[in-house]
Amino acid sequence: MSEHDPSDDQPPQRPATILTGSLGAGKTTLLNYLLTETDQKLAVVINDVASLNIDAERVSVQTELVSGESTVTELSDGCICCGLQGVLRDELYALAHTCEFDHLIIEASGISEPEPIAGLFLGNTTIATLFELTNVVTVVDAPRLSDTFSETEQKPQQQEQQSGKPRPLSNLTIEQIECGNQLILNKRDLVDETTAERVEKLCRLLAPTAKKQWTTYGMIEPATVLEAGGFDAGTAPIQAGWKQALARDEERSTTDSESASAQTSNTESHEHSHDHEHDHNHAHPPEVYGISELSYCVRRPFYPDRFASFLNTLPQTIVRGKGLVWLAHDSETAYMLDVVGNQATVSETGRWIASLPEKRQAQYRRAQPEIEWHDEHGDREQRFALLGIALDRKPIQDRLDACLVTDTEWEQLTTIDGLQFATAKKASFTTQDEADQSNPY
Ligand SMILES: Nc1nc2c(ncn2[C@@H]2O[C@H](COP(=O)(O)OP(=O)(O)OP(=O)(O)O)[C@@H](O)[C@H]2O)c(=O)[nH]1
Repeated sequence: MSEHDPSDDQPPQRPATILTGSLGAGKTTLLNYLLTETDQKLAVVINDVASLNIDAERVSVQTELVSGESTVTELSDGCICCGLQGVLRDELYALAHTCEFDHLIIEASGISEPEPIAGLFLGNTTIATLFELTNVVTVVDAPRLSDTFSETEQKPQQQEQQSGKPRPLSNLTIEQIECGNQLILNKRDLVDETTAERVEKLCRLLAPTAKKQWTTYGMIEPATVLEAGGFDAGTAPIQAGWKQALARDEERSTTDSESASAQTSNTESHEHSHDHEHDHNHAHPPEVYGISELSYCVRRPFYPDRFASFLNTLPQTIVRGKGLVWLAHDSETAYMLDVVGNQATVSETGRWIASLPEKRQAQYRRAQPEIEWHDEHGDREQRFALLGIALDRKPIQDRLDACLVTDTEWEQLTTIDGLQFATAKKASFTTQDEADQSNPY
């Protein structure tokens, strides 16, 4: 490592990779393998939420043994996706200005969310001028991923998350997979052929466009990780399987409405034609792999208790689900549904724009013209996707429809602003203590 003269011009923009994945998936093992195999000089930042950064120590030892060329920085006692973001920013700035290296690798802790870390490198930020984020690499613990889903298939349905309790770790694992443009399916030695196929299927479902590669002890050609691998800030926010499912649904709705001559829409329910039996005769791309999806987009609220019962008896075929939920007892709050296997959480995610004062509504709508607006309900709607392997869509749709408020119940509702629902109790499955008061988009 040679020192950089501070009087030099702006340092060159260097490539950066974020290494993410669940606790114990094999991130440090992979990193050590890269250090031994690559000819490039790496700058490595390792984050451990504990005060003792064991991973950094292991990598430091390896670095000294291998080349003595790379530099390892530890960020301990906090998480770089939240509390230590500022520290990470400072560290990256200092690295860029004082060290010689070819490529930056950030090993996030197993409990970090990758999106906020990736966000540091995007937009018009100083860090974005110093580094180009080329890859978000997610190391997948193959046996554990498979177990997570087979366990959830056998266990009785779990109660939804209670207020104040942390989110299940499996949700984070799934988000890490959804964020990666490259998935390293690790611990191949620990899974048989059938499990390997199952893991591939799950990963295709969660991250359809990500590149996937099997490894044992992270042994992989370094170029696979270090060369520009196609992280695309433009598509990253929509690459998760559930987001693609919703996008496909929107596309189909547009095509339907374009081809169906002057058909008027049913304004209250089923506006987005979730009842797609007519166009489900052909295979959508995910179905080629045995993956099926159900997008549920309806302009009518759920009766909270019935929806809670649905979530407590989720079909075992559902692997993932996410999106916005409208609950009848609360006209102000948009809820986020998050399903991983049979664990479902419903948490407050922000205010419906339609519940804000008119002036603020207008501001939001100007800023986000893509939000579909209903004359009566504004942006309130159900808009979520469920993904699974061999999903039997029709019974699930029917069960979801049965959770919607009936016409009679609908009539009992007072005016939509200040909506009161006579008998529905406050849903017991709201999860976050402090709801984000911003809008949910
Ligand atoms: N059998 C097997 N074990 C592996 C493999 N890759 C890693 N391991 C082991 O899994 C354990 C965890 O590996 P790490 O590299 O520390 O995982 P990590 O993702 O950095 O873990 P955290 O920092 O705790 O999140 C170690 O005991 C590794 O030796 C593999 O492919 N097969």
